[in-house]
Amino acid sequence: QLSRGFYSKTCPNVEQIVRNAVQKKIKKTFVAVPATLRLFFHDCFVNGCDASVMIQSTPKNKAEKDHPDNISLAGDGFDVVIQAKKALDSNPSCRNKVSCADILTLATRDVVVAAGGPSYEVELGRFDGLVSTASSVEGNLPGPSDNVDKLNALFTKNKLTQEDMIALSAAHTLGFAHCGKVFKRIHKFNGINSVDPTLNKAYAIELQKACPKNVDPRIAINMDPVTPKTFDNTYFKNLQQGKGLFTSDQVLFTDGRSRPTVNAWASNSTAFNRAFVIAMTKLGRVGVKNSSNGNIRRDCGAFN
Ligand code: HEM
Ligand SMILES: [Ca+2]
Ligand SMILES: [Ca+2]
Repeated sequence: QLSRGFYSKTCPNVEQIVRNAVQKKIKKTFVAVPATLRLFFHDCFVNGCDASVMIQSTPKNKAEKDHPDNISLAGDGFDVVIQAKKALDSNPSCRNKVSCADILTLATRDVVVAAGGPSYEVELGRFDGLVSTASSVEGNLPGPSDNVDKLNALFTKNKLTQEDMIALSAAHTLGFAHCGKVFKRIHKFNGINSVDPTLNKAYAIELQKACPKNVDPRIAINMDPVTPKTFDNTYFKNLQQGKGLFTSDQVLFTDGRSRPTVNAWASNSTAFNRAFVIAMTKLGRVGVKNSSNGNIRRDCGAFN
């Protein structure tokens, strides 16, 4: 049972302490902002929002974070949670009282706000999960080539609507992707076209320059070519112009079922922000654990 005041007796300053730690971290490394947002998504979609994604592998257990779909999660997102946990633990009343899952949820809200996105109240009371296996990731996270049917299926499984899916996809208004993820769209799309015809022509050339055929696949590019460091509705304006980086982004505009929503939010950032807050709150409720199937981890990277 989630509630806003879950820690009001045990750690009344939890929000302040987490926010200060997050701000300190992102002042040094902005990449922690998109890294944290993506980490939260990948946590909630596999075994619910329970910090299972943070568990380190051991000789006996290959954990979620070492599945191919999670390998590119940036270390700075994990570090945001670790630093916030450290700050909480240095406060005698908060020590080992706040779950890693709740720290990640709060930190995610704080990075969105820091990048210019909407603020919102965070529900608390998630417990940390007791299992994390690489095999449980398989098939639960969307891929960059997915179409609207596939995206809807994955989000529906987590009780999220198509609107929620579109709002959450706008997280790609921030952050980076590796060239390997767009290679096909710009170099060998199919037998007829080497470039995806739904891709803006000038943007395709820009991408080909940033990601030439023999580029090191570890090179990263901005996902939002216009405002990469601001959380805004430019993501939707980009889609209208064929500047969605992944197929999974661009299909939201090419598919007639999702296009009206893209158009509405491209021209109304207030409506988008409202939908994003609703969707993030619902995402934060996915598969939440309680004291009987979870606990409060002492180290976010290891089971107690
Ligand atoms: C809808 C289906 C989605 C697909 C197919 C998808 C796929 C991807 C891929 C392939 C990357 C690039 C990874 C890399 O090359 O390193 C990425 C990055 C990212 N994704 Fe998604 N994603 C989706 C939804 C989401 C959602 C719902 C969120 C958060 C609410 C999110 C947040 C991010 C962020 C912030 C980044 C940048 C990470 C960074 O800069 O470190 N994505 N996503
Ligand atoms: Ca999880
Ligand atoms: Ca942006």
